[in-house]
Formats: sequence, structure tokens, C-alpha cells
Amino acid sequence: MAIANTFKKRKIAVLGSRSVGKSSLIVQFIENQFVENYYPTIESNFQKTVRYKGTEFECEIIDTAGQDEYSLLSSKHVIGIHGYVLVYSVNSRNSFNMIQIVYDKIIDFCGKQDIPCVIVGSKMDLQSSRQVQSMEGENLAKQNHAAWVETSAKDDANISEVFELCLAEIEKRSDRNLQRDAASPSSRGSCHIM
Ligand SMILES: Nc1nc2c(ncn2[C@@H]2O[C@H](COP(=O)(O)OP(=O)(O)OP(=O)(O)O)[C@@H](O)[C@H]2O)c(=O)[nH]1
Repeated sequence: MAIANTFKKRKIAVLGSRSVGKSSLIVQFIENQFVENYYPTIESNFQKTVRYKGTEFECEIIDTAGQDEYSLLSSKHVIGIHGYVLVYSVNSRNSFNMIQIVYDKIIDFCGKQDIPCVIVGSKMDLQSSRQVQSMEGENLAKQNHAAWVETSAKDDANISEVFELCLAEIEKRSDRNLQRDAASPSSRGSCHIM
């Protein structure tokens, strides 16, 4: 008899400008190490089981090549994705400005009003060269119904929080869908995250 798979699978895409620390964030989360050298990413997939609110989630994390305003959003980074981590670096105003651009591209592609998303201000250890204040990050997240956190992969600060917040955003929306369907039987037949 087949044993039921009790893991829930969640696919999370990590996007943001070049060199903001997307790979470092993921590598610190998966391997507990920080690499000082910069190796531009083409694309990599990582797996990790995360326990969140008593449930095991099998997370597939997609590390993407950095985006700029002219990059086309790849369908691979939208179709089948449950949640998004959008990263800017607190010492780069340009990377912060890219967040809304990437967010809007995802929204346009999905045709939704909002998406499960965590906005991350990375490299918070670089206080002396800070260009983006915490309040600005928080406000941007509020405007887009997203979670927000500042991190340092170098100091291993708030790294696991990023992925817990992302799971929380995903689960919040899937609970909302279930409640909506219970209240309105006509909406049955729509897709749910299992
Ligand atoms: N001080 C500091 N440096 C960091 C931190 N995170 C990443 N870096 C450095 O920033 C550089 C770029 O980091 P990556 O993780 O490769 O950035 P990325 O966003 O994956 O870059 P792309 O692959 O080009 O998109 C590297 O030299 C890292 O060592 C951090 O938290 N603090």
C-alpha cells in the first residue's frame, strides 16, 4: 500500500536586481554559510524541508539571475510558483526601485491583485553605506500587501524568517480561498494550493 505523502510542496521564487544577495540569502538558509565572493547566478534550484506551524513544507527555492527594468519576466518564475521573495539591498537605491517594477510585472502576468510575497532589505550589516531606510521598505510592503524584513546573510540575521514569512503569506491566501469557497459554493472549482 502506498504511504500518503504528508509533505506539502511549496515553490518559492527569489527575484531582485543583480548582486543584491539573493544567492547568499538562499545559501545561508540552506547550507548555513556565507560566501564573500560574487558569482553571478544563471539559475539554481534548492530544496529544504521547513516546519511551519506544525506542518512540514517541502520548499523548492528558485534562485534567479538578477533582473533590471528591461528584463522580461520568465514564465518559469510565475507559473507554478506559490510565493515570492523580492530582494533589494539596503545600500542600493536602484535595487529598491526595482522591487515595484518586478512586483508589477508579476501581478500583470498573474492577472491578480496581489501575490504571496516577502520584500527583503538585504545586507543590513552595511549600515554606513545605507541608502534605503527601514521605514521605506516597510511602507512599500504595506502598499503591496506584502511582508517585509531586513536581513544580513553575512551575519546570519533574519534568514529563516524570510522563508517563514513567505510560507505565512502563501498559507494566509490559501485559507482565505477556502473560506471564500465555503461561503460561496458557486466559486467551487477554482484552484487551491494542496
Ligand atoms: N556585507 C554583505 N555582503 C553581502 C551580503 N549578502 C551578499 N553579500 C555580497 O554581495 C555580493 C553579491 O551576492 P550574491 O548573493 O551573489 O548576489 P545575487 O543577488 O545572487 O547576484 P546575481 O546572481 O547577480 O543576481 C557577494 O559579494 C556577497 O558576498 C550581506 O548580507 N552582507
